[in-house]
This record gives sequence, C-alpha cells and structure tokens, in this order.
Amino acid sequence: MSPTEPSRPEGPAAGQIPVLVLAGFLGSGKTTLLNHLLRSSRGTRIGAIVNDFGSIEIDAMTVAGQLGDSTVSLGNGCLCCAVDASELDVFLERLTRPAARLDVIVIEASGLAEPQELVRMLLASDNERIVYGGLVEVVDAAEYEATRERHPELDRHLGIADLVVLNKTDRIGAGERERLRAAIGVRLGAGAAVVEAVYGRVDPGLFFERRPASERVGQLAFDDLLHDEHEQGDGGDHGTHLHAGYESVDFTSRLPMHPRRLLDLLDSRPGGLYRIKGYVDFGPADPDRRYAVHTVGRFLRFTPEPWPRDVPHRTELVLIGSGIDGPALLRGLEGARRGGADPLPDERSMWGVLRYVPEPGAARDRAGAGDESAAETYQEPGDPEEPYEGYAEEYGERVPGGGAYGRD
Ligand SMILES: Nc1nc2c(ncn2[C@@H]2O[C@H](COP(=O)(O)OP(=O)(O)OP(=O)(O)O)[C@@H](O)[C@H]2O)c(=O)[nH]1
Repeated sequence: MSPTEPSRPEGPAAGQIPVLVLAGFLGSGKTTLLNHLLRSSRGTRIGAIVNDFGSIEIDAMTVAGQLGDSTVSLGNGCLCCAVDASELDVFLERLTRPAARLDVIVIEASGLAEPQELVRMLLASDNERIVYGGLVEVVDAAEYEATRERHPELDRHLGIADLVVLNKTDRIGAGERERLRAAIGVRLGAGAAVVEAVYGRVDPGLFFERRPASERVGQLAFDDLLHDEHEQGDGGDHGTHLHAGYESVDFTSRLPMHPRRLLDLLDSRPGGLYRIKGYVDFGPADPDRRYAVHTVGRFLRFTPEPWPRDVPHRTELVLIGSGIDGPALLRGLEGARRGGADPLPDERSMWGVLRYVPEPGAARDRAGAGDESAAETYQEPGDPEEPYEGYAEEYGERVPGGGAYGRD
C-alpha cells in the first residue's frame, strides 16, 4: 500500500464525466478548495459551476475566452459557469458536450440548493454523459461546534456526504483534530471518509482522475508554471503534504471474480473506503464483457462494455480511502475470486451485479413512473439476490432515484 497518485485504471466508464457536489456552511472553505483544484488541475479539464465569479481567482488563471455571459474558459483548459439551480440542467448539457472535453465537473452548492437536492438532481438526470462523482462536505474545524449550533442540519449533511474535508486544521491542535475526527466519524455513512486540509489543499487525485503527462501537451507550460508558483508560495512542501490524507491500494487478478462474493464485499465496504475504480472480469458469468466499476461513498455503479481487442481479461481495481486497512481489503478481494471448485454460473449469478447497471433512459422512465420503479435498482439489506420493494420508500430521503447506492 502506498500513498501514490491514483492514475490507473480508469474510473467511470469511458465518456462519462463525474460530477462532484462541493457543499459546506458559510466560510468553511469551499471556494478556497475549488480554487486549489482549478489551480492544480495540471491539464485535467475541470468545469466549475458556481454562484458568481466573484470568488474564483479567474484573473490569476488568465481568462482565455468569454463564452457568453455566464461562462468563461480559463487558460488551463478549465471552464467556469456562474448559474443557479434552475439552469443547472442546461449548463450540464453544455459542459458535457464532447467539444468541451471536460474530465470532471464540480458544482459549488452554496446558495444553489440543499446538497441532497443537488445530489438527487444529478442521480435523476437524463444526461447519460454524467455520473455522480460524490458529495464533498467542507467543514471548518475551528468552528465545528458553533456551526452545529447554528445549523443543526450539519449532522444530516455529514450523514449523506461521501467525503468530508476537515478544513482549517491549522487553527486547532492535534488533540482537537482527533476528537473532531471521532465526532464526525460516528455521523458518516458507510464508505464515507474524512481527510484533513489546510486552505483546502487536498490531492485532486482523491476527487478525479489526473490526466497522464503524455496527454497534457500544449497546456503543460502554462499549467505547470502556475502549479510551481503555488507550490513555492507554500514553502515547497505542498506535494508531500497533499498525499498525507489518503492511501490507495491496487488489486489485479487473472482469476475471474465471483459476482456474488464481490457484491457482498462491495455491499459491506468499510468506512473510509471512499472510492473504488477499475474493471472487473466475471469470467464465465459474462465472458464477452468487462464491467467498469465506480464507487464513491455509498454510490456504486457497474457499466458493462465489450472487452477491447488485445486487452487481457483480468480484474484491475484501485481502492482509495483514508484510514483503510489495505492488506485486509486485498485479502477480501482475493477471497471473492472464482475458485476451481465453484459450480458453473447460472442465469441468476449476475442478478446482483446487474442491479447496479444503469438502464438507458431509466431516469426518463422513472420520471413518469413515480418512486416505485426506483426499487428495481436497490437491494434488500441481507439479501443480495432479490430486490427489496420497500427500499426506495424506506430510504427515499437518503437514496435519490437514478443511481444505485450500496448498503448503508
Ligand atoms: N486559517 C485558515 N483559513 C482558511 C482556510 N481555508 C480557508 N480559509 C479562509 O476562510 C475564509 C472563507 O473561505 P472560503 O473559501 O471563502 O469559504 P466558503 O465556504 O467558500 O465561503 P462562502 O462562499 O461564504 O460560503 C477565507 O478568508 C479563507 O482564506 C484554512 O485552512 N485555514
């Protein structure tokens, strides 16, 4: 296990752009974090949706073009839109057009809507080019208790967050940091993680794929200059500091995975295991296709696609989290492989997995069908084989339609 930058295998299925929601109460450091992401994008093209341009350090990034009233393109290939929730769909449509060539979209939630409303909108979106990229809740470490007093809903936000950035840790001592991590930890949902930050400086690799250096030609000079300046301003320890917050574990197997065992493992993934990405080979259970897997917090999605020619059939996963037990995760994955003595798969073998495969047009159909159809994509806790009809109703508040969440 090493705190390396996770760069392979790919995350969401090819062509799908993860959309992250950045939430947090007033002054917690959302904009500071977003500016950090934009500054350190290093060729990864970010689309940022914000309330207004006022707080984005656009000048520092050189405005390369004004694309209408509410969108500017930055010199490092990123795009910024200043819109409110009512225009969100329109701008998501625009930002996900292939011509925009964006790798990730970040929506700053402040003033737009309640974070769960935004998450719900994303999961129910008809836009097949996007995939939910997680809810990031920024918390002011020095003001945690005061914020909870003023905004009791903070507890609820923590409960639905996929990643909590405990920001402004420069303003508290080590003992208080531990106390806060524990206090926040008990409020988190399964799979969610906490990372500490000062001035929002979290490794962008935790949020999205970084473009490999070979693909950054043309943007490199400007982007790297910007990055270097910033690092020097931080006293030069920026890079090492960034990696401190999380670990990544690689798993590769030539033996195919057993669908039910893998699903059991994913359903019970431990706290702190914030992201899983990669490809799964289910061997004889579906010999012609590989399954891109993408989890963020409680969200889980499989996207089947034909095996590309010349790509060996094997499972490759990267698991990313904070405070995770790498060796235990690897042991679990090894135990979820198909053994020689396992009976041949039958038609039921893949049912559990297929429940996490989005159906084309599902969001559109659901819009007409009401809540009940959402039950098809969820599983009953305790029975990975059968859909649980009451799930959507029971978890309706926490499991917005349109995507599949793992078990809580
Ligand atoms: N000491 C300290 N100050 C920080 C840190 N992160 C952000 N700040 C400061 O906190 C203030 C608020 O940060 P913003 O990024 O504007 O917070 P925000 O959540 O976007 O605020 P709103 O948009 O008003 O909700 C700014 O003055 C930042 O410079 C940090 O880690 N430590």
